[in-house]
Amino acid sequence: MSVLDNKKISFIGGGNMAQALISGLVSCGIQPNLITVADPSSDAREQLAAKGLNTVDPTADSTAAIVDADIVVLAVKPQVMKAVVGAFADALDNQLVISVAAGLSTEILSGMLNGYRNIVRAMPNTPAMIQMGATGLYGTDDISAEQKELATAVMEASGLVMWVDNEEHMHAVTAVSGSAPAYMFYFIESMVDGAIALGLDQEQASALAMQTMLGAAKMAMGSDDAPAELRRKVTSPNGTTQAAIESMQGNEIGRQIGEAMQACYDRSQALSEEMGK
Ligand SMILES: NC(=O)c1ccc[n+]([C@@H]2O[C@H](COP(=O)([O-])OP(=O)(O)OC[C@H]3O[C@@H](n4cnc5c(N)ncnc54)[C@H](O)[C@@H]3O)[C@@H](O)[C@H]2O)c1
Ligand code: PRO
Repeated sequence: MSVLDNKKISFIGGGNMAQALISGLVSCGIQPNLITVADPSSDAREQLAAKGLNTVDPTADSTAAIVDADIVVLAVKPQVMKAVVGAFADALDNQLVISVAAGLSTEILSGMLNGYRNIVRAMPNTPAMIQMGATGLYGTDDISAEQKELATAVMEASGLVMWVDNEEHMHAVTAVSGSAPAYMFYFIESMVDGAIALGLDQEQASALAMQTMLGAAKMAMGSDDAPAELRRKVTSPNGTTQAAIESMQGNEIGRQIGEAMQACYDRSQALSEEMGK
C-alpha cells in the first residue's frame, strides 16, 4: 500500500529530471500506465511510450495531461515555465503541482498559474537517476496533509527527501545537494588526476577514488561518530593521513568549500530575483 496507489501523475516536460523521477516511481511499483508525460519532442514521446507511459503532445492539446491528473510535476526549464504553464493554468482543479525548476519560488509559480496555490517546490539532484537522489521540498500553506504525503512519496521514489519550512532555505538546499553532485565529481576528477600523477593508471585511479568516496559516505551515514571523529580514526599521529590533512588545512580547503557554497546560494537567490521580474 502506498499513498500513490491509483494516483495519476502527469509530467510536464519529459527530459532528464522527469525521466529520473519516473524511473524511481516505476521501480517503486507505480504502474507506467498511470503516468502521463507531455513533451513537444516526438523523439522523447516515442522513447517514453516504449516504456509503457502515456504521452501527450502539449502543442496539440495543452490541457490533456492535466485534466485527469492527481499530481502534476513541472519539469521544464525555468526560462520556458511561464509560457508552458500559462497554456493550462485555468484547467487546474485541486491537483497537487510539484515544480522541480531551479530558482522559481512558489510565489512566482503561483503568479504563472493565475493564482493557483496547491504548489510544492522541489530541488532534486541528478543521482535521482539511480534512485540515490537527495531532494529538498517546500510547500505553500495551501497544501493539505495528504498532498504533503503525496509530494514526499513522489520524490522519495528517487532517494532521500527533506522538507524545509522556510522557502529561503531552498537556496541552501541547492548549495548542499542540488548542485553538489558537481562538487563531488570535481573532487573525484581531482583525486584521479592526483593518483595518475603519482603513477597509477586511469582505471586503477578511478576505481580506487570512486570506491573510497562511496565507502566513506556510506560509513558516515551508518556511523554514530561525527565525520570529524571518523576522520580522526583514519589519522595516525605523524602518519600519512596527517600529512594530507595538514596540507588541505594549510590551503584552507574547508573555507574554500564554504565559499563555493555561498557562491551557489547567492546565484540561486539572484536567479530567483531575475525570474520574478
Ligand atoms: N539537471 C539538474 O541537475 C537539475 C537539478 C534540479 C532541478 N532541475 C530542474 O529540472 C528541470 C528540468 O531540467 P532537465 O535537466 O530535465 O531539462 P531537459 O532539457 O532535459 O528537459 C526539459 C524537457 O522539457 C521539454 N519541453 C519544452 N517545452 C515544453 C512544453 N511546452 N511542454 C512540455 N515539455 C516541454 C523539452 O522537450 C525537454 O524534454 C529544470 O527546471 C531544472 O531547473 C535540474
Ligand atoms: N543544476 C541547476 C543549475 O546548475 C540547478 C541545480 C543543479 O542551475
